[in-house]
This record gives sequence, C-alpha cells and structure tokens, in this order.
Amino acid sequence: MTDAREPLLQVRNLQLHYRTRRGTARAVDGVDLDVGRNEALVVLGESGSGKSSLAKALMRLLPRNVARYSGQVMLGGDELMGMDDERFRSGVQWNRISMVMQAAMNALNPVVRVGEQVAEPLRVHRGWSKEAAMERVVETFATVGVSRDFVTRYPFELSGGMRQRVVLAMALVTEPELVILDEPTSALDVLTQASIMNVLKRIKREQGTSFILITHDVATSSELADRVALMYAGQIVEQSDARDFFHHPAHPYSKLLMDSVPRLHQSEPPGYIPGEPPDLIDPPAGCRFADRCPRRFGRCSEDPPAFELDGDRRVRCWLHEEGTDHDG
Ligand SMILES: Nc1ncnc2c1ncn2[C@@H]1O[C@H](COP(=O)(O)OP(=O)(O)OP(=O)(O)O)[C@@H](O)[C@H]1O
Repeated sequence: MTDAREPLLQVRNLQLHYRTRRGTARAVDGVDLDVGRNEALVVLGESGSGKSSLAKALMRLLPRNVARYSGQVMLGGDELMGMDDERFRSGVQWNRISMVMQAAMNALNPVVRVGEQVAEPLRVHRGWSKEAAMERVVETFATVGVSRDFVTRYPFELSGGMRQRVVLAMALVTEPELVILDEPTSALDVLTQASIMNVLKRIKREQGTSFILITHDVATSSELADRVALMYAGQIVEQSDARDFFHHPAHPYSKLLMDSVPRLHQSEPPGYIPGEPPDLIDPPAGCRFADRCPRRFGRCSEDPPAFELDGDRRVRCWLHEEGTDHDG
C-alpha cells in the first residue's frame, strides 16, 4: 500500500564506486535523499562531485567498471535495489523513472524521424502499436510545446531548443512518476533555458510529476526547485527547502557557493571558493570539505553525520551538532 504522505523516492546510503587504474573512485558515497510527490529536487554540485553518477545509479545505467553498487532505493513503497535486472528494466527504467541525459539533444539518431524516436519507449517497453504510440507522441509534443508537424522531421531540421523539448518528450511519453534531468539547459541560450524551465514548471503543476534536476547552475535551478540537495565529493552535504537554502544556506560550503553566484546590482565582486575538491579515489578521513572550509575546527577530522535541523533540513557539518549553527 502506498501512503500519500510518504516521499515518492527515498534513497538511503547509496553507493556507486568505479574501478579505475589508480584505485576505486567513490563517485556516490553514502547518499541519502528524499523526493516528495509533485516535488522538484535540485541537485547542485561542482563538476566531478558525482551528480551524473547519482542519476545513473537511480536509473541503474551502470558502466562495466562498477566496483560497488549498494544501498536502499524505495519508489512509491517498492524497494528497487533488490529487484533483478529484468524486472527493473521492464517495470521501472524508462517507465516509472525516466531521465534526460547530459547532452541528450545531441545524441538523437540523425537518420530517424523524431516522432519515431519519441515513440520508441512505448513500442519497445510496452509493445504499443505504431498508431497508438504516435497518438501519444503528438499529445506529449503538445505538452512540451512542439507542433505536431515536427513528428516527421529529422533532428537536424530542429533548433537546439526544439531538440531539447523532443528529448524531454521522450522522457515524459511513458508518464513516469519521476523524471531525472541531467543539465537539461546548459547547452542553450538564456531565453531558451527560461522557456524550457517554464515547460517543466507547467508539467509539474498540471501532471503532478516529480523531478530531480541536476545542475551546477544555481540561478536557473532556483526557478523550479522545491528542495535543494548540495553534493560535494560523492556526498550530500546539505538538503533543505529551496527558500531556506537560497536565503539562509546552512553548510559552510553552501554559504560559499551562494556567495559565488553573481547578482545584478551587486557592488562587491562575487566570492570564490579557494582550493580543489578532494580526490574521490582516496578521499580524506573526516569532513571532505574541511581543507577548503573557513570554519574548520578540531572536530572536522572526524566524518560528520547528517544533523537534522528545523524546517526539515539535513546538514553534514559539525557546526550543526546542537541543531543550529554556532554563530550563523
Ligand atoms: N565510468 C567511470 N569510470 C571511472 N570513473 C568515473 C566514471 N564515470 C565517472 N567517473 C568519475 O566519477 C566522478 C564523478 O563523476 P560524475 O560525472 O558523476 O560527476 P558530475 O558531478 O556529474 O560532473 P559533471 O558535472 O562534470 O558531469 C569523477 O571523478 C569522474 O571522473
């Protein structure tokens, strides 16, 4: 039985490690996440922090060099990690959870009409007839703002913004409960980015879909976000309501990140975060941000757990051990 108050997605201690020549890279290293029904969770993080790996772990799109893939993933009350590959592929992947992969709009098949490409999940995973699938494609195109005439076009005949809407249609055509979007607008100009974000907001409002939006772009993501999770070196360091995160970030890394976002009418230059993220192959013991943290103290040599704060926030930092930041 599903309980409407339960989050749609609950992830606990998710690990995805890769075998490499230098050793084991811990790209996702103990991630806990919740995504509510009809909620958009934005996953922020610098390049290499493990965001795409997290998405692939949820979709079970794993490369061959996986060293470890473990944890709990519950979707609508169903435990997914214990499911065998065949059941996961037929029942979950692209059906209940779908994804727009990074640079997907450049990966459309150049010699197949876009309508047929969007229909493919229905034809392959659900065995729908061509006519029924095409009818649904036309409906989905309308949802993402693509005219039905485009069904018979080839990818090269479409602008970047239109191709991005087509890959979004591909992710939505099976009416999944959860859609993961990996940097969906980073290759687009700002106006096109804004129109895609508006499409996502409308779909969320009208269809109740939940989203995980992966990005390093704080400004664009703030449009859609209900909650924010900030990733650093394979771990989630803060997970908060979006308003709290953007206005009162709690983790020292979140504060530095928000200070580094350029703003209009700002007299001070935006800040920057000195130093580099740690190597995921042999990450330091203790807090992974400690080396770059202006608020570092003795306790940071130990690995902090995620402390629960008021307002449904979780912050992985010793400064919050008592439930509040010591001096804000
Ligand atoms: N198949 C793989 N084998 C080995 N290492 C990998 C593999 N895929 C990713 N990595 C490494 O895992 C780490 C996390 O990569 P990931 O792509 O998940 O990060 P990201 O935050 O999405 O970065 P970006 O924003 O640049 O895509 C990086 O150090 C990357 O080099």
